[in-house]
Amino acid sequence: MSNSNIRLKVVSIHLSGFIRDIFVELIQVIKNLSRTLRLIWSITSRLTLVNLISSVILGILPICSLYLTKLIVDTATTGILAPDKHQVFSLIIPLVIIAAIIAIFTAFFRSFSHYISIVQSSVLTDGLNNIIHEKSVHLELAYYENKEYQDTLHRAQFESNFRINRVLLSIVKIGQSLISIGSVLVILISFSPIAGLIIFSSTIPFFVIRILSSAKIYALKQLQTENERKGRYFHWIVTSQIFAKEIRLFDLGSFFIHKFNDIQVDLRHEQLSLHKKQLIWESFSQIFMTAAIFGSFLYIVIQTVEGGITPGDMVMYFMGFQMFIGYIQSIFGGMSDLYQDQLFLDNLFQFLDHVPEIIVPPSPKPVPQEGFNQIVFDRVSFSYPGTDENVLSEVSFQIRKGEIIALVGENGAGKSSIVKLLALLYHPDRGKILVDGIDIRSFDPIGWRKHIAILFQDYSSYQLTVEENIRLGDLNHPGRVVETAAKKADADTFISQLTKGYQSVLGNFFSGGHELSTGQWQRIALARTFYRDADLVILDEPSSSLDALAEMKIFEIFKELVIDKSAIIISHRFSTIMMADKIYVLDKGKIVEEGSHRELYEKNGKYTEMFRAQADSYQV
Ligand SMILES: Nc1ncnc2c1ncn2[C@@H]1O[C@H](COP(=O)(O)OP(=O)(O)OP(=O)(O)O)[C@@H](O)[C@H]1O
Repeated sequence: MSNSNIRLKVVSIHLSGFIRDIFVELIQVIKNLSRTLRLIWSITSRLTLVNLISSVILGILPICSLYLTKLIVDTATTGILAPDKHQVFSLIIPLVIIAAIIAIFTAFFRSFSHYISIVQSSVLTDGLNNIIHEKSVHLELAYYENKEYQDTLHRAQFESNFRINRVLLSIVKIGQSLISIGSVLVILISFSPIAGLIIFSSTIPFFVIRILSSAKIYALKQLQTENERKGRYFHWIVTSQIFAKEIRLFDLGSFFIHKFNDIQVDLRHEQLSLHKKQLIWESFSQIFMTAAIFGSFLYIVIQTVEGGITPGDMVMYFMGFQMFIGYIQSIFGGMSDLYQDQLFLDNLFQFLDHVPEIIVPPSPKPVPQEGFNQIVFDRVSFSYPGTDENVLSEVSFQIRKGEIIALVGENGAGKSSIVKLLALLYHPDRGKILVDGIDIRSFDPIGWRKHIAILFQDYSSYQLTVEENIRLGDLNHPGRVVETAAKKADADTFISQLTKGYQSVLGNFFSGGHELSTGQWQRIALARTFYRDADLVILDEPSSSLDALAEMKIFEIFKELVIDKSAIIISHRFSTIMMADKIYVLDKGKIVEEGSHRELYEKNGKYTEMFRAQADSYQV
């Protein structure tokens, strides 16, 4: 094969690859757009219909105006030489009145269409937020703890509303322009098909530049997602109450403001340099369009002077050419916006299509309704998704009905990870968790979680009323008495001292709210846990903010409370740990000791070491 043949073949392979890529891209664009349209239709079908009808009307009206202008100009120019001016006016005046009516109609429909778009946007935003919220609450915990997922979530949350509304606007804009352009095209082709073709071709560079810029903007945004999240994070640090104390104490304000500014400057710089390039190229593309318009204008004027067309035709064609370019620009601009938006909406679809790992099994087994007799951890090993460090290795232990067990160990030993596995927030990598011999993986996660109540170490504090804060523990049983749960958590006394008692709003986010102390918030969270009345109660660091008296009181009640249940307590306070029936000592993800307080103390091992360290610090 000759060199030139080989070169030709290479070029044709590249070309076919390029065409295939474009084809694949086009199919993806069509898929995303049709999915977006279905989404829009499912949320706002009636408004979409109204919007479409008003777009059709708005698309036709300008052409009527154009034709009327031609009739008025022609009548006026023939009227210049006409002897009977009255007859000319009697023809022109109705035409002007009709043109005015059309102008009023156009203005009215434009406002109406604008209003419908605003209504549709807000309905669409609410509908989309509902979909995102629904999906968010059903995602597994791992989703929130993984960087890539965080990026997808961020893009879905912050881009989708704007993008989906713009898709709608673009489609309306394109639809309107297509209708108008159809009529203008008939007028222009009747004048000169070649001129029409030249004008059409002059808009192609503009379209290509827009499409290329859209792809670049999308690529840049993808790259910038993590930095955008960082920027928001620093903004949150500077503006939220959570960090307010430390920011002041350590005088961290300017440190974080600088960090925020540095990121924003980088982001802005990258974006502006892209927009600058786009603007320069777009200005060049305008040269083609202007040359095409004025070239055709010259041709129209020559035709008029030579008597080929009337002055009315001249005005109509010239305006028609300008309108044509305007509509083509609007269609191409709309199409490139659509292209860009569907790229971004791809993030939304990725987010919506994410299949959680923790799902309801095909035929879930029923959770024992009358409570269970024992839970067994059978050689459970676990590492967090995306990491290869075993945070739990071959962990085995049991909890029987009526038993309180305690998990102790240094920070990072793996105690809270055990709780997350028990709550079916993650699955073990190896080993099993058995409830009366049934693997908890075979339960419906929501069904299983109904049987457990957990006070997390980083419990949530809701800026709602006291009653709501406690009732959130079990929304399926609104009949339960909130006060009973509050008493068990030793929270009833301070609640009754609040101005509106159980109806007092907590926190200081909203007007009339009462801010509580950390220990009081913890007691509210404890009350919420007790309100659930579950078969397995897990308290992760329940006494970290409790005073000694409250701790003693609560745990006396707690022992009675869990007499026919099972309980796990995780704590660094030995006063809390000692009341457990059995204690498991964890060290670097392994159970290294187990037994009662006395048995463990006598072993003189890790437990004794930790116990002594704490006891010594209490020596006077
Ligand atoms: N979401 C996560 N992703 C990756 N690693 C994690 C995650 N959460 C915890 N870890 C790691 O797992 C290990 C065990 O953490 P875990 O929270 O279970 O410890 P712990 O015994 O409860 O500690 P503490 O007493 O401080 O509460 C730690 O090394 C921690 O860094």
